[in-house]
Amino acid sequence: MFVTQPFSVDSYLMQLQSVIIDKQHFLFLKQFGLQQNVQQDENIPESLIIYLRVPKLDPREPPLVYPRIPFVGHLLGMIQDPHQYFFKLNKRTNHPVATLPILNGKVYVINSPQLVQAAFRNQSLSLAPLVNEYVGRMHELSPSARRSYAEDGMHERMMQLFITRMSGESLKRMNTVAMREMNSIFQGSSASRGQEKRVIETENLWLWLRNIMTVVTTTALLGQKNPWKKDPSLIEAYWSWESGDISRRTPLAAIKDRASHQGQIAIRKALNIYFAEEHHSNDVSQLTVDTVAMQKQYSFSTSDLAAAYLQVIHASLMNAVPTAFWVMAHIYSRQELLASLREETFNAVKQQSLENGERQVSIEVDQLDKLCPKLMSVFREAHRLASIATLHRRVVDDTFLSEGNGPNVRSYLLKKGITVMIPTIVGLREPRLWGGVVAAEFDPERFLGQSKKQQGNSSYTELRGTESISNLRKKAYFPFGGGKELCPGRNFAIAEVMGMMVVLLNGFDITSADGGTLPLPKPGKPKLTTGTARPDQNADLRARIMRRPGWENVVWETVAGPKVTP
Ligand code: HEM
Repeated sequence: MFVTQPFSVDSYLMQLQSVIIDKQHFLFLKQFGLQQNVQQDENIPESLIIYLRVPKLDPREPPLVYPRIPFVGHLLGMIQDPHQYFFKLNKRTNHPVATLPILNGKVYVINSPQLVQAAFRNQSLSLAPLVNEYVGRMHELSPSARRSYAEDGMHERMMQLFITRMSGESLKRMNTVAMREMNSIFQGSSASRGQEKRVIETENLWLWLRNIMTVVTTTALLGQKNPWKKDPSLIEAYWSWESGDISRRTPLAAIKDRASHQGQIAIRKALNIYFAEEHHSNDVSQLTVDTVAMQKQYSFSTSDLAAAYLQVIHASLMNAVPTAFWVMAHIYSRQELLASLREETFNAVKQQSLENGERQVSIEVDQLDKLCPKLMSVFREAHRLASIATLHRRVVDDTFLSEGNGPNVRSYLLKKGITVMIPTIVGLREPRLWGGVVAAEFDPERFLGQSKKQQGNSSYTELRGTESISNLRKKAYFPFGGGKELCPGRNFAIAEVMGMMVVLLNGFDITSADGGTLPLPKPGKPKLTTGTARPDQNADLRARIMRRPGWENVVWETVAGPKVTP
């Protein structure tokens, strides 16, 4: 599972910064599909070949958008501010889809919501070739395991497994395990309950949440014996690894990005030990059990299982944790919103006194979207503002995309072999779609359909044909991707974040370090491969987390599905 960014665009861009195009770089371009038609001639410096080529364009292809600085302008733009670059480019050109020349090659960037949805439906646009190329560079996998992706369609099989195992009863079991783990962290052990320190002072609220969610999520996937529970140093190991350029697999990258490399080694070692043992407890997710069984059929060794599973861990944490952070931060930084959500979520839980004097509070986690519509709207709005994913597909056969039907609707030819980029930010922040200047602002009621601030702009609807603004919004809202690559973990992530928020809102106050309203941090500068914004690490992230009076002796119980014993 190689969520969203299957190849090393970052390292590719980094290399360009030096403007020295060496052999290694030539290979990067090759991976990116940017140097087709270039014959590698040993006698001519590759840099020359690349600079002198301009992409050929069929008139039916999307319009060419030249960068302001020839050849490298688009790349430099992406290096400086990768996500804003697509946003600004769309604002400048208004093309539904554009061809961006980069050195001697090109990529397509899709901007219009209708074309994005057409791209999701189009069978000639696929993520699989990019995944297979990425796996080809995963030297930690044995050659036969790598071949199973390239030759036996392992990516498609894995996606199928995810879709079935992260829905229905197996999803309910995962939700139960996740919430039980979360509850035990928040409520403390029965022996210590009520006597626990009421105030947690943290230097960094992001790290506090990140650490809790890493343990909760890995436990939902791997059960109580999960390595992250046994050895909390693996939490830092994972986040160090993911903060590096994770798709670089060269010895040089290992030296340059030592912490990231060491993190990856530590996790693979721990997962190796985990997979070497047989785990029969029923709190291991069906997803994990079936993934391992399938990969063993393809003769994956324990070390292959560990290397491949790290990608599953990555998929489950990289977006869910920052999304949860923004939901929490938006709520606790607004007193009025906090009060109204407390009321909504209080009405969504059931309470019962226990014989020992404690109070049991139960949450029906898979009903929360219906029981707490305002919290759900906040989740979607926080997600709208935090999502900065750029989705990728490869054109596997020449194909046409069009914004709709009818004689005046233009179709665009997409040529085989070219990489397609679909930035979520363009549709999610489009001012003409989400209410002008308020498009960039947080509106907790935006997805309740009652917000007065949401005037669409008719110039935008005209630009996009005859579709209504509300239809266009639906098409532009795809923070979980779409088509056959639509995130299969989305329902788990939503239940996890919503369940956690119900516990926090009822049971805890979160304030600034001096007890005032929590400040909302600004997002930090993301890497090109980041799918969900993180808070700026220079922001003041200190916070106090306190049990609310009257909620000290609460036992949280989650009703999510069948009972799951560890
Ligand atoms: C708020 C949380 C999450 C967000 C925003 C998110 C977002 C995404 C996006 C944008 C994609 C790419 C879709 C596309 O290319 O069309 C994706 C794929 C995927 N996601 Fe999620 N995701 C989240 C949580 C999760 C969780 C919790 C899991 C697993 C437990 C998960 C597993 C996956 C997998 C397996 C893929 C497919 C990767 C591949 O095709 O190689 N995601 N997700």
